Amino acid sequence: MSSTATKQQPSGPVLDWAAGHGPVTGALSATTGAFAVATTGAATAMPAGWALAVGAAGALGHTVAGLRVRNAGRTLATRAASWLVGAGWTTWAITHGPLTWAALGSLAAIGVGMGAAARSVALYEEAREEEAIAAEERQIARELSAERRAIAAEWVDRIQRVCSITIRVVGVEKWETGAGYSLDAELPPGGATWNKIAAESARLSADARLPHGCTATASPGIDQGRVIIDVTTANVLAEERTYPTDYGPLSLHTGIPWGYRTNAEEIRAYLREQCALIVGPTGSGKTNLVHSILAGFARAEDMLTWVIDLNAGSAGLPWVLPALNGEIKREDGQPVRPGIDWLAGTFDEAMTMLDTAVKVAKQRKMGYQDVLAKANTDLLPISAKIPQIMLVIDEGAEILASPDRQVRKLGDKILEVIRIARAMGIRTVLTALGATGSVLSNLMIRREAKVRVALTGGETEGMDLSKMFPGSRGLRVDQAPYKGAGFMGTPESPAALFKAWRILPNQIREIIAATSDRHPRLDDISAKAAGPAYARRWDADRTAWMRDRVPGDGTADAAASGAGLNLSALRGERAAEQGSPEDEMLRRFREQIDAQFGTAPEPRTPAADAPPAAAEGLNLSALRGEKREPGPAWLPTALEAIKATGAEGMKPSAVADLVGKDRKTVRATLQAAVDRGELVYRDNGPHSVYVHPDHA
Ligand SMILES: Nc1ncnc2c1ncn2[C@@H]1O[C@H](COP(=O)(O)OP(=O)(O)OP(=O)(O)O)[C@@H](O)[C@H]1O
Repeated sequence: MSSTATKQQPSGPVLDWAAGHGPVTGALSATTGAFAVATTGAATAMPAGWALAVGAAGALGHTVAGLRVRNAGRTLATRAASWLVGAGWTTWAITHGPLTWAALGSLAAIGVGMGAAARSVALYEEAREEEAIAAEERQIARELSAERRAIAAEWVDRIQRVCSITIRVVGVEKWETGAGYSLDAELPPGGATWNKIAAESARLSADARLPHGCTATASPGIDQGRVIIDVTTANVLAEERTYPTDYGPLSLHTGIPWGYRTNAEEIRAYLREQCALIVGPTGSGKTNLVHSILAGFARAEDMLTWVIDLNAGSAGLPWVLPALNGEIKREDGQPVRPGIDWLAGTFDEAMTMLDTAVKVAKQRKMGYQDVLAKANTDLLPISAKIPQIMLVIDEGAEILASPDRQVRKLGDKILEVIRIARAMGIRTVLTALGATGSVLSNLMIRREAKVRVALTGGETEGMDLSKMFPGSRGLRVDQAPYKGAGFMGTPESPAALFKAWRILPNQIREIIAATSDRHPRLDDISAKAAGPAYARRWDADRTAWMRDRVPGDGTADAAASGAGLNLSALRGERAAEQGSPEDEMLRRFREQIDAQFGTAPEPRTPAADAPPAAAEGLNLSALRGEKREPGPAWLPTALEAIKATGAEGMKPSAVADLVGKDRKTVRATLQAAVDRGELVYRDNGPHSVYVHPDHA
């Protein structure tokens, strides 16, 4: 009955025999085990020598196992002793009877003793393990600091040998990128300066037998008596690194990364007040760098990029065409905005853009007086609400240095923007094939454009680094014989080796898509000053020069023919031609841009009040759902401009200059507007002008 009860109601502690033993359970297990063996042995008259033999075997087995796991001698001895003492007691108890007070008492004492010994052994093992880890760490640290000490000693000798200066190295930091290390050193008393070491960069690099492309460059330390020497030991410039795929938001104020240094760290350009100058001969990777720069500008939330590229717009087209062709769509199927805000590929468009920039700068100066006063600054606070305009002018230096009178006009405008617009948030990035001598002789460029890049790409001819980076010595063209590599210097970061990331067309498309919702909108004050010239920058006739570039698109073809639209004819231009798919695409593009993003207020349509002239058919405004309006697409721009001049009016030649058309066409169109009552012609011989009826 009792056995049944025991089975049904198990009691007492549940022991997990699979678990390892601690000091208490180990001792308990050993003593209860010994007691069980002794009582059973005594009852069955087991020969006492067996217990001793088992104990000896246990002691030996544990010692061997302990040696395998490298237990301390003390641990091995304690465990072996426990087995032998247990076995000795069992042998004695089998002979003399385990159920005596003497046997039970001594067993209890042995149990407590074993527990205490095991506890102390466990603690000892733990401490031993910790000590071993600490010793290993100390060893690593010793080796590291030995390496650092060796580096320090080596450079103290080298600088003594090459520069005759005895420095004291106070710290050596190995770079996480693994590409080199930096030394922080104290200059000796007696007035030695860091420049003296900086000037010997090339000799120091040679003395240190650094691989090609690696340098030892000195820069100022924490005070004027200290110097930092950066030593590159691996040549990251030789590798091709693609533009980082994190297209996250950037800001003008946090700087825009343009590439990376020899220590593999990125270098940023801070362009709130600075303009930039990039020099690179053909094939040096200049176009690629411009794309990397445009990528950074596109990612910024407070920048609008206007690009001038008279070389068929090749620098800007990859940032416009994928959006223009509808190759990229947002996730919700909506069209995307181009990666740049304006692209000028012709002389006229470039002139319009520069005129607009000047107007914006002047208007901002007047319109934001209160903002400046409130912020107690003369620098317009740039933000997503009032964005900075970055004018990127490919081969701009060649424009400045051009002997052609017309082109010089553009150059003068560029200089005007640089001169007047710093405080008002318009800065330029000029590139140059090599005409640096004439460009850098211009004091204003020297003063305003201190963010500078010289791409060498292995080209040694015509590279005058001392002109680009005055005061920086020891820079040699042959240090960067790779495409996309060269030197970059900014007011924050002295001129040193640098390389641009490689950026491929698919990345440009990805960035256009990723940043489409991020681009700011031109602030109202600026947009008002910019007027129709800006608002209509994507108009078909303004972007016509891109047409040849637009590849045939089946959908557009179908759409155009299906809708039967003939925009050119409807605008009164090329009346005999059939509407081309490109026209249709451009129209849709313009519509989408306007409808989706409203980058600028729509210029008021002067003809809006006039009765719809149904006979003339459609034009762009009509296609945007507004009232029909006769005349070519540039007419509203002209009407707006004429109205803006008030009673003074505008000469036909001025209108022709504004809209980029020949005078004959302009006269005919304006006369038609007069006939419709939209304008008044004030005949005054050579001073004849067109006036808006409101001011006539
Ligand atoms: N950062 C870079 N990393 C690796 N390779 C590059 C890099 N930049 C340019 N290249 C290589 O150099 C070639 C020329 O580059 P890119 O077209 O940008 O030069 P460029 O100076 O603008 O020449 P061009 O004036 O003839 O167009 C590229 O096709 C590419 O193979």
